[in-house]
Amino acid sequence: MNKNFNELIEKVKKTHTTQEAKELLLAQANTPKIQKAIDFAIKAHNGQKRKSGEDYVVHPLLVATITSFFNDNENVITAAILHDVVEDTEYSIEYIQKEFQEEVANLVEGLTKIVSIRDNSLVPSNSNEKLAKSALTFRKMLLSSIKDIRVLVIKLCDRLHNMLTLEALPPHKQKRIAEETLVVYTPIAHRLGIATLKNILEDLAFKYLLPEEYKKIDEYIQKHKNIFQIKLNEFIQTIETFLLENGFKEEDFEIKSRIKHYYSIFLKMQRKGISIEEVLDLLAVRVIVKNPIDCYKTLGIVHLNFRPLISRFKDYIAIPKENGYQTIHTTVYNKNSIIEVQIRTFDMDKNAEFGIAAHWKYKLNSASPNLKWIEDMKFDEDIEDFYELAKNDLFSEDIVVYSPKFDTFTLPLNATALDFAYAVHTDIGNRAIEAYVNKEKVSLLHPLKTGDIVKIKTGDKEIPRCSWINALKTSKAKYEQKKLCRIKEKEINRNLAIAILSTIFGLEKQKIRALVKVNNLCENIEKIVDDLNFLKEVVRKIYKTIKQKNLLYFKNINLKEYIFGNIKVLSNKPINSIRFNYCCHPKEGDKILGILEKKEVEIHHRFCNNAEEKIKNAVFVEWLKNTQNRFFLVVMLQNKKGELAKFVNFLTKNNIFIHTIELGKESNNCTLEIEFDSKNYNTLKEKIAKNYKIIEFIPKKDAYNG
Ligand SMILES: Nc1nc2c(ncn2[C@@H]2O[C@H](COP(=O)(O)OP(=O)(O)O)[C@@H](OP(=O)(O)OP(=O)(O)O)[C@H]2O)c(=O)[nH]1
Repeated sequence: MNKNFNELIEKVKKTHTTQEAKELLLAQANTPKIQKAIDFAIKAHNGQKRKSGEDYVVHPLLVATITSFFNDNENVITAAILHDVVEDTEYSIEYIQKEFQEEVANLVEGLTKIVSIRDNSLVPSNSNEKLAKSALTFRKMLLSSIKDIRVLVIKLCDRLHNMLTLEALPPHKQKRIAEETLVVYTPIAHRLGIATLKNILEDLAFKYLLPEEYKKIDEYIQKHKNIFQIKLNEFIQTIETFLLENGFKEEDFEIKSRIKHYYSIFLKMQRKGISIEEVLDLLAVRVIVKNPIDCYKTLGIVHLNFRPLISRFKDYIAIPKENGYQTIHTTVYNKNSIIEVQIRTFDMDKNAEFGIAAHWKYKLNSASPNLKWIEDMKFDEDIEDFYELAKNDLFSEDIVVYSPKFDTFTLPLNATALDFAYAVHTDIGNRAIEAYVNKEKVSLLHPLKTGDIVKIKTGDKEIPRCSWINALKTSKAKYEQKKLCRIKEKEINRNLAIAILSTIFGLEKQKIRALVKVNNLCENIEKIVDDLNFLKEVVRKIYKTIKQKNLLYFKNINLKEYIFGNIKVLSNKPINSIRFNYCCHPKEGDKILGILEKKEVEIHHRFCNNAEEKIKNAVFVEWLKNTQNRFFLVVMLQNKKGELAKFVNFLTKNNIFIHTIELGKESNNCTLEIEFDSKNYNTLKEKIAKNYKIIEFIPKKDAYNG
């Protein structure tokens, strides 16, 4: 059995046949149940091939091999072997349950893709089906992991093997999978504390997404590798001497070294706008000792002998990270170099590398990952909102703040005081009226930073703060505020609907309400504020009633549409201009309302308090839809002279505005990835399909989420 992760991955990379994969897995884990699962998987996937041409079953067997490194439970390994069976073969989950029992079946079920989205109330009708399916599958996997977190570990190993074999896919797919890996899977690995998986996944994804940047870092590291190793070795020896001179015995400690992994180097350069030479923790040594007291003793020895950069000191032993990571970080000068020193115990070291998996493997005496983030996710959101919120929650870097009683709260970077209030309790968030940071009164939208002590004052009522939702950072705060705002929005929209009708007919609100009731429109009258056609229909119905009942004498109601810039107004009164009211800063796309003043319409944010006072003169307004949409197209062109020019000519003739164009090569043909703006998706797709082979054609916002 292989105990070194990198060595195991090297073997996985070299394994291509079913027989080799079977042998590698059995060398890692071998029980009758595992043997039975291997034979069954080989039979079930018989005849199926991967894009690389290998037998399909090689993939699940290698996923199981990687999984076995993190969890030696035979049911977990069995589930990894069978993780694609239900999705890709004729065998059902009931069959798996019968043959391999419930625990395995539950794990496999959590890992099985959703193939149909029919009848799913969480999917908006205008959703892109591919995106919705992938988001639903992701949501299902997270839900299963609340019951059994091992689902996520198998999924990460599955993703790792896919990333290791990404070479076989066309470039646009490589990019999409690599981006998804960075956006959702490496953050999950980080939350589970499994740095080994996180780092390898990040570097693989980085290589496919930004090959140029990857190459530059790789060239720099390769060029300096020897000199770095010499510096690290010298430094290790000096520390070793100091430790031995200060009462440590050889068996009391171990010193390792590392060069920072590439994606992390890249992020640091980007975040700080610095060159690779300026990354201070490019080189680090890890001093591993027996117990926490020895960590602090080691720190003392290091600081007494090397000048530390005080601003770079961090004590994650006293305050562990949410993922359970515990280590003291300090950065010191050694001769002409700057080196980071990470000090931790042997248990903390296992925890740092394998996170939650270390707690399965060994009885550890160190912090374990906090898994509250999964439970805090709002699974009843509609699926697009859920995916956005989940990505946001998973991806964020963390800050640590305190309540006045010094309870610690980990929040995403740039979280606001109101996010903190929601982290304490939903009720505190809903009723928050004032915030104090380090005893100073601040706005509830004040961005917090690590170390802040935050106090929230609450009032009696729940307060919807609808225009703040985008400024909040945690999904919990956004979700709870959206809930309050949905109620408030409905109320505002109903009021506005009555006011718009009242302006059109010149009748008091009371009378309009009665007319709405007579026409059985009470239930969804608020919809007219966002639906021009429905408004016109309602006006026709009410007008008819008025005429029929002869309540009043009415001339025709001549509704006219006016366009001013990107705003459309509907009114039966003359209008000369519009004016944006800057009390509430409505931005394009925000919900808005119009107030008619003389012949001018004032545009406000729908939730603006000032507008509420003037609402009796409301008129219907809406943003003109931007009909240009951005698309992502991949087509296959024949590899012959003039073909590219012909295609570009074809696009120009169809009034397409090209943003980016990239060439890839696949066997004898050439693939072309293009990003462009166009007004009409359907006719364009038909036209292209007539002449060219379309590999992918999707709206840009979905391009990397499928
Ligand atoms: N296992 C683990 N290690 C952590 C964690 N947070 C920080 N570290 C270790 O500390 C290094 C520096 O962390 P940073 O977040 O970049 O910076 P910091 O020192 O300012 O906190 C990381 O380097 P790196 O470049 O991110 O990773 P690596 O290349 O050293 O593995 C990693 O070695 C964590 O949650 N888990």
